[in-house]
Amino acid sequence: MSVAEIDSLAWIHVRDRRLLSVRTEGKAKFYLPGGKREPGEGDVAGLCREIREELGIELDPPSFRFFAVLNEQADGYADGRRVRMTCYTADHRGEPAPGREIAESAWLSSADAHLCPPAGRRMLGMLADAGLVD
Ligand SMILES: Nc1nc2c([nH]c(=O)n2[C@H]2C[C@H](O)[C@@H](COP(=O)(O)OP(=O)(O)OP(=O)(O)O)O2)c(=O)[nH]1
Repeated sequence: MSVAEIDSLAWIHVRDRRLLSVRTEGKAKFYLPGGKREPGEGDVAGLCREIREELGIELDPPSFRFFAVLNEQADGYADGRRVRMTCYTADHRGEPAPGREIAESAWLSSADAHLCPPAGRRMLGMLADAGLVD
């Protein structure tokens, strides 16, 4: 029996050739910042909300640019569920700082791929292939 795919959004933000990632309280792995949209929420509103909650910063809606769609095995599910993650770049206002449910943020290079579930590993590989992260 197949289970529903998780529909998720991610903000791809590279600085100094490293990718911003977050680790939620109680979780072991580093995630791309973002998460599931709420019912009826569009990509821009959903990702702005998630990034405000996770990193305390405002994304700039007009600057949103589609980057990629990932489809990978989701972290933390024993049923083989997959996550479909629509990824955007966007300008931001403010300095990213871990929000209430975030234990830490980190700037990852491709050498840190083992710290991420498959979607993050895939993204680090894509960015490294494009010459954007170390
Ligand atoms: N945000 C994010 N989620 C990821 C990544 N890799 C991955 O497998 N996932 C999965 C795990 C989460 O179940 C889901 C995203 O949901 P979410 O970030 O809104 O998290 P949530 O707190 O609602 O998750 P959950 O407790 O319901 O599992 O996608 C990633 O890099 N970033």
